[in-house]
Amino acid sequence: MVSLSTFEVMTSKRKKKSPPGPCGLPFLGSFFDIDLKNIHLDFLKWKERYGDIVSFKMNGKNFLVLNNIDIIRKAFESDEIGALMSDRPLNFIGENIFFGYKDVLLRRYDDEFMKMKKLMIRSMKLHDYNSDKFQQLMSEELSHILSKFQKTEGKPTEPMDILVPSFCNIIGMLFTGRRCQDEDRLLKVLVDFDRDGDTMIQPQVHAVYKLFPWIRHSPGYYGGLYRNVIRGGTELHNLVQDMKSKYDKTEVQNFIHELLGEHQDFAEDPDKGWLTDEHVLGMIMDLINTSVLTTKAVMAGALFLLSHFPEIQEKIREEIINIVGSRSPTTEDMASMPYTEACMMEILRYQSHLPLTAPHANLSQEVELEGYTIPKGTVIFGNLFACHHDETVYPDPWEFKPDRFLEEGKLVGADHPAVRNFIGFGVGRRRCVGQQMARIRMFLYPTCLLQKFKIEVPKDTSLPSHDPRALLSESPVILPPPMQYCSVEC
Ligand code: HEM
Repeated sequence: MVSLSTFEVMTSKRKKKSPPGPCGLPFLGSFFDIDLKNIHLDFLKWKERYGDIVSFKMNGKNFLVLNNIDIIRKAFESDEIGALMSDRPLNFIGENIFFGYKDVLLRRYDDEFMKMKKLMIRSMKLHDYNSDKFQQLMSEELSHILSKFQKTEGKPTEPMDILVPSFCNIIGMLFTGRRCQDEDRLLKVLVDFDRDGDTMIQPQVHAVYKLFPWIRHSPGYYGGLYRNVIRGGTELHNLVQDMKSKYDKTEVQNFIHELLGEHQDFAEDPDKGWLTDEHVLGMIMDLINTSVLTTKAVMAGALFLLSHFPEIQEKIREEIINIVGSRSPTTEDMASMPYTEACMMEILRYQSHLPLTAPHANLSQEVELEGYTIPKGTVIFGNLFACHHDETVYPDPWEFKPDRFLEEGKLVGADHPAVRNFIGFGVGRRRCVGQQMARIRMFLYPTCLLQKFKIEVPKDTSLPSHDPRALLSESPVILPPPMQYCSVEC
């Protein structure tokens, strides 16, 4: 019996096969082979060498990179293993900023995560993008930024200085149902929280907090950044407390109200409800960083590409003139403007602003995938950058061609390979909750700007290459180099 079971253990161990990948050094693994800022470029090289599924070790941890859309779907979406591969690795921010993972983005895949994500999606729907109220708020905000662009009088300006506060204002509108004025305290809190949160999640910064958690109490840079984020969290907490004191359950008008409704159950009977103040705050902080960081990257990328391709800019403008005329563009115009929509899809594909999914993990058990054994606790990335530049799906993948999303002048359907293989918002249980909001912003901001202005680079400036492999990474997002543009009135 003993020898039989020993044999079984030995053969079962022998059967375990790891995906190919670089060997690296003992313990440190591939630490010196990876540029944390441009990790997606190293992963792209490894895809060429090792194939669609690559494993490596770093600092004693196992990592897995999935470079193929079908494998990503199997890993994150399938009934068999999707749930097991949808945890998040333990991290400093979830632990120390989000009160022990009381948020959606960073929490592992468990019952509480599912309740939070469902509630987050339901509460965001309340902010109906086609409603008169949203259209009104949005049109006020867009006229406000247009007047700011007008004031630049075609002189070189950094457009993100105007656009980022505007993106923060939109997320503020979701939270509170009102639009902030420039001098509003809440707008400053949102802008600061976004800036500091973005810095803290950069892999090279986060790695320092993870390795030396005590550094958050130090007087230097890392301590200062941590204190700023905590201060922002306190301001947001005060906002929620203020809204709580005025909360009336017969008048639920925004995201925070909807969360407070669920929260009241908890306040009345902690055995019945589950949503604490910390969950409310965790979800708010989640949405600030996820929404502004991504929109910033997409809009910076869009302006950069549009100034590289003035002829594409002109075709979008023609479509605006034909469909919208001189009134303001609205979300209802999206369906009638296939060329503009194709450009936005191609911008998302070509630049792949989020080159990798947020890190997944299989915290509870080892998993079999494509004949390989993935050890428990592996950190897993879906390589969106590689999938979106797979030449078998997207011919000439390193060329910017909006026409690949068009057929006979119409936007291709959901079953067309170009759309089916686009996974910029992730797949499965950790899929993005903000896709609709992102698509609306990506339509309204460029159309409003291009209706009034030509976006040009200043005469003495040469445009750096738009090849996404050459762009600077402000990891986790890819950004073009900071640029000034001239908004010349048409
Ligand atoms: C073009 C803009 C955007 C892109 C490309 C994008 C993409 C993504 C991706 C790739 C993920 C990770 C999927 C994974 O880990 O498997 C994600 C997650 C998430 N996104 Fe977005 N996103 C965008 C805009 C937004 C906006 C506007 C919001 C909020 C209003 C948002 C909220 C979230 C949240 C909360 C998660 C975490 C979901 C989870 O962990 O279950 N995103 N997004």
